[in-house]
Amino acid sequence: MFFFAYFSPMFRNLYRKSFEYDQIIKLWLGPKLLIFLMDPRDVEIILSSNVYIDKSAEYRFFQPWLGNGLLISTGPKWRAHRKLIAPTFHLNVLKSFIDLFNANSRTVVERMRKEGDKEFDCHDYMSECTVEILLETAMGVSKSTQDRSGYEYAMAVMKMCDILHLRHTKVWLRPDWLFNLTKYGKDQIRLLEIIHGLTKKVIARKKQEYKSGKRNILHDTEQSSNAKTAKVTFGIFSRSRKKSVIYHAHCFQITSVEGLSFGQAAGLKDDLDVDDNDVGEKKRQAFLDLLMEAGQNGSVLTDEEVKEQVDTIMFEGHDTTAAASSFFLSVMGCHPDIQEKVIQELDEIFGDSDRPATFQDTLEMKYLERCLMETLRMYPPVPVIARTINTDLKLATGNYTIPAGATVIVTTFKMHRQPHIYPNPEVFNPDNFLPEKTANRHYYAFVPFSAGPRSCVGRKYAMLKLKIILSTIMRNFRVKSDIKESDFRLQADIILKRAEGFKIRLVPRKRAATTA
Ligand code: HEM
Repeated sequence: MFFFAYFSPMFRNLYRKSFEYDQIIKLWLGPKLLIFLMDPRDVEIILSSNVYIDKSAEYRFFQPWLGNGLLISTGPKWRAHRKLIAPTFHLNVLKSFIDLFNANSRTVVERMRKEGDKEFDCHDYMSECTVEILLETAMGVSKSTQDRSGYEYAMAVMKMCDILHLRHTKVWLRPDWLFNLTKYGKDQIRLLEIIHGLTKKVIARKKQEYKSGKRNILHDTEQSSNAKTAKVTFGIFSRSRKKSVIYHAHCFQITSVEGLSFGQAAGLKDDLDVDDNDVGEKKRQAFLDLLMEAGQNGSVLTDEEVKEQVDTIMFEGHDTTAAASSFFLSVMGCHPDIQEKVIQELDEIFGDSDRPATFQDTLEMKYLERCLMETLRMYPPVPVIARTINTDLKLATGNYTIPAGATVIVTTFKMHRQPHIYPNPEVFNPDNFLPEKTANRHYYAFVPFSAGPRSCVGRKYAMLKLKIILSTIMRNFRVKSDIKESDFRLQADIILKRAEGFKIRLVPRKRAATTA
């Protein structure tokens, strides 16, 4: 995930050069062998594996911040914690968050309305909004007890990412003893105080609630009936296993199910894809509630482990989504014709009503979803994924074996822009995600959330939340951009961003905010 940073100064050259190759790049950095993969058949081998799950050494810079949380841990600890945490992001749990997604989306609409017709950076708004949503949903901290610490937290995270980026790019900042002596080392201590300050506060409050006997029970509202409707309407999976023209033996043709892909290529399944009804009443707890229970008397999780997981979810859950939503808005501003289609679809769903979005509505936002997937294709918030290989790895695309000890980098950004996979890859085209297009593509040709056993645990949460935030914004504003998409300056450090900031302007479509 953090490898782009490595190459930042030489990134442009390397990226340009990489188009001379469309499968594998091998690079020696001193004694270190790096292998870049960009063919879906090879990517499948690594991402679908239960063996090659170890993160690369560079993730260690995150340890003071995220400890040994889900993103970094490995082996039995990772397996046990993943099994514990994944059910807290299943669809039935997420559906109970819809009211909170709506309420926070309306809040951000009203905040952004104050910008008038000025150009501004929407990322700050998206960042604060996603932190507040995480606090209210996964962490179960009610709005009434929140202060501006969400904003402070988001800003501290941004600065921490800058420091980590520097540690990846400046060799002399890599050894801890030297780093600790620098200004950046001191800044890191201060920033971690803010970041951990928030997570400690959240945990302490939850513990207090637990002591006083308060438990959060998640309620199904419209959801169970909608789940049934969704099954009737969209229950048309065709699992005919035909050979694909391009990817022989590796690709099965599958009719994609619009509205239910949750950012995943059609046909890919992981531990989040249980049937809605598989998640029984007992397991239906939000993330921190479940952790609290598991942490009782340190039986399943120690206090330190609870803190590591809270820090991990707070980071992974906010910066990625803030980047995705900011790219989406930026791109809408650059393509008025596409934006009009999104607006038309929303008008068809909501008419003149200011009512909040329901789960069923999100399933009907098919064109918006295609635009979101296309945004994640062209601007994957996590542009690369890195693994350390502990046993030799035989690739699918040729007679190559990667030796144990090498670092393998899945170059999601590059793979998503391969012309033989996506014709005209530099052009934003939501039709790339029409069912007939996805049906003929290799599953692993679209992996913004990674895939397989270590795929993003928040994938469905992210897609549902993004659809509600973005549809609420587009129901209230038209987005304009004074900068052309081809002039976006991409900065690929920890999370992919626009170096110049996510500059947009908003033109109100309605005067007042939507009502609850
Ligand atoms: C658009 C939004 C998001 C994108 C693009 C994204 C992408 C990713 C990717 C690519 C990975 C694999 C990283 C790697 O192997 O290095 C990952 C892992 C992870 N993500 Fe996300 N993510 C998003 C949102 C979220 C949200 C909302 C949450 C939680 C609320 C979350 C929690 C996690 C966690 C805990 C992991 C580690 C999983 C494991 O190793 O078992 N992510 N994400």
